[in-house]
Amino acid sequence: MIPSGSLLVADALRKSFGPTTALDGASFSVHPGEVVAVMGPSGSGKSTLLHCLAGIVRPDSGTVVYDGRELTALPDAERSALRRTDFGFVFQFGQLVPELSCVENVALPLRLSGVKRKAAERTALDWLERLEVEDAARKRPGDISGGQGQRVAVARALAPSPKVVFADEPTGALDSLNGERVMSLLTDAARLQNTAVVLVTHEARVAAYSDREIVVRDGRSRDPEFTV
Ligand SMILES: Nc1ncnc2c1ncn2[C@@H]1O[C@H](COP(=O)(O)OP(=O)(O)OP(=O)(O)O)[C@@H](O)[C@H]1O
Repeated sequence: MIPSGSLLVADALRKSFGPTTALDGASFSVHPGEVVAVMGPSGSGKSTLLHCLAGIVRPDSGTVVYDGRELTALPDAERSALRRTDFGFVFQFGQLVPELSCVENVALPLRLSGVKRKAAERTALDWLERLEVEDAARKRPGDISGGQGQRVAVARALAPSPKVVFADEPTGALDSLNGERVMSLLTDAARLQNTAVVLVTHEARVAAYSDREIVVRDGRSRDPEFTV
C-alpha cells in the first residue's frame, strides 16, 4: 500500500535506454519537510530515479504521484510549469549562469515567476545571508570558490520556497569540510520551510544528513514505507 501523507510517491518504475535497463521496479516516497537520501553504487539508477521523480524523464511504466496528481500522465507543458513553481534543483557543479552576479542568479527563478526585480533581489540577498555567502552577492560565479558556488546554488533552489528540492550529488565536487557545511545549511533551511529534499549521493557521510535512506541496486529500490 502506498504510504499515507506522502508528497511525492513513485511505484514500480521501469525505464530503459536502448538495451540498458536503468530502472527495473523502483519505489520511493517522501513526506513534506522530509530529507530522503537515495543511495547505491555507480550506475545503479539513482539519477534516473531522480529524473523520473522530477518529471524530467518519463518512465516506461510505473507511476509518479505528486501532491495527488499523476506526473506521468500530465502533458509536457504542465509538467514544466510544475517544475518551475514547486521544484528546486541543486546539481553537482552549481550550474549558475556565468554572466550574472550571484544575487542575480538567486533572483532569477523569482523573476521568472513574475516577482519584480527589487523584491526578487531583496529575497535573494536574504537567502545568500542565510547560506552565509552574502560576500559573493555582487561577484560572478567564476570569481568565487566551489564551496561558495554550491551555497549560492542552494540559495537559488530554496529562494522560491519550493515544495521539493532535488539534489544530485550536491557535494560531489567539494572537499569534506565544505561538503558538510553545504549539507547542514541545505537540510536546516529545507526543514525550516517544510521543503522535502530528494538527495542522491553515494557517500554515507552525506546521507547522514537525511531522515531516511533508500538504496537502489541494479535499478531496483524498495521503500520500506510501502506496506503489502
Ligand atoms: N540518457 C541515457 N542514455 C543511455 N543510458 C543511460 C542514460 N541515462 C542513464 N543511462 C544508463 O542507465 C544506468 C543507470 O544510470 P544512472 O545515471 O541513473 O545511475 P547512477 O546510480 O546515478 O550512477 P552514478 O552514481 O554513476 O551517477 C547506467 O547504466 C547508465 O549508463
